[in-house]
This record gives sequence, C-alpha cells and structure tokens, in this order.
Amino acid sequence: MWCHRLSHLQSKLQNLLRGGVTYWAFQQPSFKSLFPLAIQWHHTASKSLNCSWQQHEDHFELQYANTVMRFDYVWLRDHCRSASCYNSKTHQRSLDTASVDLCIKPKTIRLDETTLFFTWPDGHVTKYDLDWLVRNSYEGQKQKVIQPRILWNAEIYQQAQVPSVDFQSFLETNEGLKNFLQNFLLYGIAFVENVPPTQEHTEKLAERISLIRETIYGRMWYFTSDFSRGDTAYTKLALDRHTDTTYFQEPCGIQVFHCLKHEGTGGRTLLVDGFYAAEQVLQKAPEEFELLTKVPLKHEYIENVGECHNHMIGVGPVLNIYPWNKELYLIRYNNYDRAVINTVPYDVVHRWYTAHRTLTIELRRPENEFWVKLKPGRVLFIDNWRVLHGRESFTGYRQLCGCYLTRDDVLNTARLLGLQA
Ligand SMILES: C[N+](C)(C)CCCC[C@H](N)C(=O)O
Ligand SMILES: O=C(O)CCC(=O)C(=O)O
Ligand SMILES: [Fe+2]
Repeated sequence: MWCHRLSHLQSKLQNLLRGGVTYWAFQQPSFKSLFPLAIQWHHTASKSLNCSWQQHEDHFELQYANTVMRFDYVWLRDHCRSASCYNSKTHQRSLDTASVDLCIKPKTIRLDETTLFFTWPDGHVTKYDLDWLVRNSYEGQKQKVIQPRILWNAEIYQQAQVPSVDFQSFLETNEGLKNFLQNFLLYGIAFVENVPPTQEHTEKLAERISLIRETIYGRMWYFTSDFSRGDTAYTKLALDRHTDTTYFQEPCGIQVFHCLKHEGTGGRTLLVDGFYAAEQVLQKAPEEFELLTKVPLKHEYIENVGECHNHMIGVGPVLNIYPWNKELYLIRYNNYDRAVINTVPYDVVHRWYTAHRTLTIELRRPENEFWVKLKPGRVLFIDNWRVLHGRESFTGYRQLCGCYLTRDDVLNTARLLGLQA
C-alpha cells in the first residue's frame, strides 16, 4: 500500500509547510508524546457559530450544530456540488467517481461563517454549506427517522378520530389528497368516503395517488367466494391477520379494498398495526426482535386451479429495518403462505419460532385489533408493509374489488405534496 504511505507523507509535508494540522499520532505513536499539541482544532472566526474542524489522516472531523461528524475524503470529493461535478438542473452527478484518487486529501481547508472550502491537489475547489453537511452526514441521518409514524392499537386509533376524506375532495383538491396521504403515512391506513360503488371509480381513486401494480391477480381485481383462484381469500372462511404477497421479492406496498356488495352476515375486516406489535417485541425481547430481522424466510404461492398456474417465491426476514438507524420499514407476516423453512440450522429455527411466537402474541392481543365493516362507498387503503389485515368468516354474497399500488409512486405523490416520505 505504498500509495497510502506516499500520500500520507505528502499530506504531512503539506501540513508542515503551511503550519497546519496533522494527525501525527496516526501511524507514528512516538510523536504523540513529543508533540502532544500537534492535533489542533480550527475554529470559525465567529465563535457564536460554534463550529470547529480537524483534519485527520483518514478523515475530516467537523463539530457543528451540536453534532460531531466524520467525513471520508473520497466522500467529500464525490459530493462536490460545483458546476463541473454536479448538474443542478438534472440533480445528477457529472463527476466520474471512479476517477477520484482513493487516497485523495485536500491541499487546503478554509472556513467562513457558513461554508467550508476545500482545495484539492489539482486545484479544484469544493464548497460545502455547513447545514448541508449536517443534513447529509451519517451522524445526522442516524438520529433521524425516514418515516414519522403514529403506532396504534385499537384505542389509540379510535381516540385519534382520524378524519376520512371525501371522494370529491380526494380527486379534485390537493388539500384533500394531502390530508389523506398524511394520515395514511402516519397510521398506515386511510379511508375515502362517498365513492360510487364501482370498480371504475375505485380505479380512479387509485390512479390519483399512484400507479396500479399489476400482479398475477390482474390490475384491478374483483373477487367473491367462488374459489376462482387457488387461495383462501376466494372462500367464505375467516382469514387471520396477515400481509399480502409475502411471496413476492418486493411485497406489494399498498392494498386498496372496496366492498361493492354484501348480502349476509359476518365478513368484518380486521386491521392490526404490525409496527406497534413489533415495537412491543423490541421493548420486551430485543434479541428476539433482532432475530426476526436477521432470519431469511421463504414465502410461496403455488396455484393450480383452472387456467391459473403460478409458483411465486419471495425471500426476506419477517422484520426489515434500515441498518443505519434500525428503523422498521417492512413486516412480512403470513402464516398461510410461509414456505418450508430451510434457510437456517435447527437451533436458529427454534429461537426463530420463539421470537415468532412473541410477535404473534402481540399481534393477537384483542386490544390491538381494529375491526371495521367495509361497505359500499367506503374505500380502505392499507399500507401492506406495515398494517396486517384479516377477515371474519361470512355468509351470503360478498363482492370486493381493489388493487395493489406501487409503493414508490405513492411516496412520490406524497413528497410532491410536501410531505415527509
Ligand atoms: C387481494 N387478492 C384477492 C387479489 C389476492 C389475495 C392474495 C392472497 C394471498 N394468500 C396473499 O396473502 O397474498
Ligand atoms: O375478503 C377480505 O376481506 C380480505 C381477503 C384478503 O385477505 C385479501 O384479499 O387479501
Ligand atoms: Fe389478504
């Protein structure tokens, strides 16, 4: 690794020449005792800004806005927003990252009130806005949630009195759509009222916020208990809480349900906030929560009924978290569709069953169950990455229509309306 050593020497020389900082102690600990003050902090002219920085051998350290941040030099060069490195019209990088010397270090660093100036060995200057660095640093991101949410049980949800949005206002006003999406993002479920009870009007609603995700069930689907497909959903039987399409590599993001007709009894819909239940597991048994995020599982859909032949397999853990902040973003829970477990050895399997039991107990607590009777005119949107659904058995003729939505496009609409998503 002589390139590293060379650049190390170079930067030391450069720093010596301009009397600046060096991290002497990094590779030569003996210097530490000789020059205990060799590591210097640089402060801004205006102390009130409370900003200081230090140049280390392998990273740049910045203290600002009560945050200590550490930046890799290649990262800093890669994130240059100058006109030649970044096209601010397209918001795309022009710089070829592969052309950056992996041992790059700045020649000089200067700080004014709000901006850091790096001059690179080839003379190129990068300006970093201090607030931009805070927002975009790992340390800054680690403390933030990607998606603010209100976790709920039946009481919390009912007390919140979340208003439904009217069909007209949903379709015709940005305000109506925004209110709807805000509630949907916070709670993982939301209702639209006064929708004409047809498949076409349901489709119109769906298209207002997203692209419809076409699947093996079609684009818009329409189902009764006629067992036209090889799945329990197409019967009158009860369905325990679950998320759908666990057997897709990317389970469908959102599910839309509109009950067009029911002449009979039963058939209520059950909704359970999977993230609330998972949070209880995290509090009570953190190592079980962790196991549920680690063990990969297969889910499977095998169908051979009539003309329908399908074999779908999806792999993933029950709980999916972002590794940098441990935020939960997807629960994959469907005991009907879970495939043979053959991805982990027996002892891990046993611990997994224990963890799965703990989660199931939380999911099944009656106080976590929110029951609704879907009726014509009232369309339900469910975040299928968060909220589990189920249904009571029923009698009589029952017709449901709906669709799945692509999650990216729902979030896209939300962001365009100014929501955090
Ligand atoms: C919604 N729709 C009736 C079209 C499909 C139902 C899919 C049922 C499947 N067991 C799953 O949970 O994914
Ligand atoms: O019939 C219902 O209410 C829901 C059935 C179901 O779980 C589904 O279609 O995904
Ligand atoms: Fe389902």
